[in-house]
Amino acid sequence: IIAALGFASLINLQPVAAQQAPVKEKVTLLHGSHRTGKRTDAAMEKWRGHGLGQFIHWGLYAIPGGAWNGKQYNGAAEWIRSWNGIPKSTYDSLNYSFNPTAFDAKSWAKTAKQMGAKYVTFTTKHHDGFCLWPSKYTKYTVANSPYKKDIVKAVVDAYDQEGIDVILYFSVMDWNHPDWRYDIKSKEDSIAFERFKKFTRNQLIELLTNYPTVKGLWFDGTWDTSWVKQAAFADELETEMRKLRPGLIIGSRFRADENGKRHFDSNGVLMGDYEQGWERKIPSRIEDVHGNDWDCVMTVPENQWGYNAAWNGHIKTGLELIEMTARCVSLGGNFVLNFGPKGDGSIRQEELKLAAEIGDWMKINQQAIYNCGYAGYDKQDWGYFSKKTGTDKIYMLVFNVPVSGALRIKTPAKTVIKKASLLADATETFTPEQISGDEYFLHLKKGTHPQPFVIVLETAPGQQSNGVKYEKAK
Ligand SMILES: C[C@@H]1O/C(=N\OC(=O)Nc2ccccc2)[C@@H](O)[C@H](O)[C@@H]1O
Repeated sequence: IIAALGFASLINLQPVAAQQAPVKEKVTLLHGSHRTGKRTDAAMEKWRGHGLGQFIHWGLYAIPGGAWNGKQYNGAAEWIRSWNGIPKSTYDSLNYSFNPTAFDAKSWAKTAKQMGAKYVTFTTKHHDGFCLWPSKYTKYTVANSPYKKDIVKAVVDAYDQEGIDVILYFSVMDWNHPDWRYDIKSKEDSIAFERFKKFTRNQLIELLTNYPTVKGLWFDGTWDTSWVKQAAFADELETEMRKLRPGLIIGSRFRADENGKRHFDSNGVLMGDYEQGWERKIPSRIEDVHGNDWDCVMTVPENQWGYNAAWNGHIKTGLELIEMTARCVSLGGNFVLNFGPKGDGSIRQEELKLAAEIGDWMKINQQAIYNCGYAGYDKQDWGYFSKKTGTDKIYMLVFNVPVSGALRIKTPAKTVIKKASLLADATETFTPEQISGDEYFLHLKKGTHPQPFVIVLETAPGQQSNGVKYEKAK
């Protein structure tokens, strides 16, 4: 018996169910997520439908543009203050050289409009602490620069004018503020950081009060221990901001729970309204987004947010960025492309060219992007599916035409394809060839699509496919 028991203990006799990862006991949290599942209010539905956004990183770091005293730095140029290239006091005095004579918020907003961006995320204050609005709570602002004027207001007004929603980027970490701490290790640190917390709250209430039309805040610089320890304070502040601005959209990067968990609380529930972890990376499968809203923020070079005069390495092409947009929308997220204006306020030619290329494609195919999300169709090699929210309209965003010219579709069970036509020209229709119960080929005419294109499927769920037979291409 002992031998048998011994043997038995070697193989896992547990029923399969017990072999799953043990379900973690839910822990009681005061400062974890206060909501499960997606927000369903109108403000969030609108954000969810944007599909394509613009990020703008602009500030004092655009003056050195990644170089100083003839030396080029390879890191992300907005971090130049943190390297030893520029004495910190020299960097901190750059506000006295900030006079962007080519700054024209209206032209920025027009570029965004032409690109097809539905929202912009704009840096009010990056890690260096320089405020692009005349904050009452610090001298380190645009008011104390030769330029003087309120840049945040100019941007908010110009983008509002173009009907593009504005979300304000705000870095909690503030290298300029004397009370900023990376961690709290002493009584003195604690006293200083209490002052810093008040300062941070004051600036955020100031931003939401000065610019009441903004739709959200994109927080950053919240990873250091000092802030991660402020679960209660940050939770209270988030509640206060939401009360001040009902409908305000705040992502998962703002605050940690009382166990220091960020983005997802100790029970694995998303903090905030959408996941902000997709920075310069895109989920590959729907399972990766855990049923949450999310945005992907992306740089044109490998990793440059603020202006860097010398773009090195791979510079993404318009086609790559269009495909990234399609991929994000097909997985229910938004794609937010970064622009880094120069120190004089002008946008570099490479970025203007990309905005135009993306915009040209969006003019023809925007129906497959705006107010679209995950379609629930099996991913195919030729590209991506998206679904118009609240309808049975399916889009096929085709980037990789197979040599066979046959686009495979596997519909969810009991779905019939009533019509298939080119989005750009509805008179170009396709007769699906059924290859099995719920699999079809759409046969393309040879060599007819030099650019990525979209096919619209009118579907009727609830009926078994009627097995439309393939007719020889005309
Ligand atoms: C959008 C970017 O956001 C940042 N940092 O993001 C992160 O720290 N991302 C991050 C960190 C840890 C894990 C995953 C993403 C900033 O430092 C950078 O200058 C830029 O503003």
